[in-house]
Amino acid sequence: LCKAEYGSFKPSDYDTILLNRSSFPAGFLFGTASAAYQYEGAANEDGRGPSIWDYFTHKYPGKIADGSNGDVAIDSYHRYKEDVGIMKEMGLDAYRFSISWSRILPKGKLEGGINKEGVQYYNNLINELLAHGIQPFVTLFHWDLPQALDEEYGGFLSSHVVDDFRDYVEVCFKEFGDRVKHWITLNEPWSYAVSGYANGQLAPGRCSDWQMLNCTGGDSGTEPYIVTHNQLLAHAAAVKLYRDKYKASQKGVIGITLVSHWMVPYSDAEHNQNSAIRALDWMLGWFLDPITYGTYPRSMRSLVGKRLPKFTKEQSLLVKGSFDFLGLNYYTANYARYMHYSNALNSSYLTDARTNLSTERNGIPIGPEAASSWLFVYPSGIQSLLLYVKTKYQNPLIYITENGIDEFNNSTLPLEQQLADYMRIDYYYRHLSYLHKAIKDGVNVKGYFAWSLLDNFEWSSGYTVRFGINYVDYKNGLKRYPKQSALWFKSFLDKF
Ligand SMILES: OC[C@@H]1[C@@H](O)[C@H](O)[C@@H](O)c2nnnn21
Repeated sequence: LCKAEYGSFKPSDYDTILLNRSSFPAGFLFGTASAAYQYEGAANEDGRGPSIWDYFTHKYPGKIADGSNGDVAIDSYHRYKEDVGIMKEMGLDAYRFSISWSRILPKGKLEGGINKEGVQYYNNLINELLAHGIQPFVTLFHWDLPQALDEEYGGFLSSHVVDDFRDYVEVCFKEFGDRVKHWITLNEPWSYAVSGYANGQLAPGRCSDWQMLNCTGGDSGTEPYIVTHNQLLAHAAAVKLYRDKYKASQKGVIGITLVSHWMVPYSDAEHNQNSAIRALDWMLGWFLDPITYGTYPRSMRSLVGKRLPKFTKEQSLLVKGSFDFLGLNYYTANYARYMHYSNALNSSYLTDARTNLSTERNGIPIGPEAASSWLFVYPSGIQSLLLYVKTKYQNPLIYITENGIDEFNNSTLPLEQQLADYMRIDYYYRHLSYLHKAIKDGVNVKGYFAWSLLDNFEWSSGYTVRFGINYVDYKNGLKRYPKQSALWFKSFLDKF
């Protein structure tokens, strides 16, 4: 099933006779994923309040590759009916999207008032999906914290966020829980903590001054750990609320989405094998150990020491077991090798693991490179990661909640050429083949969401890269066009 070498695309190589929906267990869900700030636009419409991404992109446009923002994005706020139509045309079963906290609570807090027009938008979207037989998977936090909470108490740097997050998610459970049966509390708390507070690439753009990364302030040796601790406590509070007050009547399930690269030892040397395991602790175990076992990974507790927050006994019991399913985002793999570091003055999450991550070994890339500099194609990594999670974390129920690849935005090329995304068919065919192998190996995966339905605002890359299975014409009214991969997916998903 994975005989094709990357780039040697021939339609027959990926014939959906070989691999298609029926290759997967009955009831296996195929979907696509998105996020509010990357898709909706209408940033200042119908009562929405500003998020830290509105503030970050407008105050620091230099931190975005093309100086752009999500003010309009791809205007899904007004075009959601068309976009649901595209999902239906492709034969998709589910759609993962996030709710903008500041569109529901413009001031971040319940006492600041509920924005009824915001509630109405998500009701319209959910109803449109259900009317077309598409299941909504709703992410409650996809990085767009209300700016008011960052200004009042530093957002996730403060434990105050736990109560405000709980109030926000309760509004969502009340307003949408009769129809939404799959809730995801947080999207990639790793990305939010590391890119927001250890390297400053994402909002709110914090890190230590000594890193000279033009950050807005911060301490990379302590803030990522504080932010993660409060994300886990907020997540656990939301899960407890759902299970105590809503699950019995609404009968849904609630989980969290984590991201991890697969980590390949740079060599067979024992210190590099150990570094690969530590790298998985730092990226995945940081969250999956607490929600599975109630404690941070042993490696982290010993290497980070007093800079790592501690769970009280009560907190540990709240966090342990706080998920009905695990959302897992997989894109790529890294080489991991031992790195000596002893500068106690300049501590950072990024060096605490004593592990150097790279995408090449002896000058040879780990796989073909996509447009984003962090993304190299390594399909077998999805199988390896799933087997690792099954073995180390008690075989949880898993949904792959993101997987995808991007190309550069070459809008000067003829449109037909821009739609010829054969590398994306190659990427999806090979990842789905290895996912299929993992399921045959007994990993409990029940669904797969491709990132992303449409080209969209790619955070610090702005609109310079395209992750969409469907093309968005930024120069012609945001018109949508199917790429070759959309046509391939339609054939792959064809039920009969
Ligand atoms: O970079 C592509 C996508 C982003 O657009 C998503 O918002 C984010 O959840 C993510 N995690 N890993 N890769 N991704």
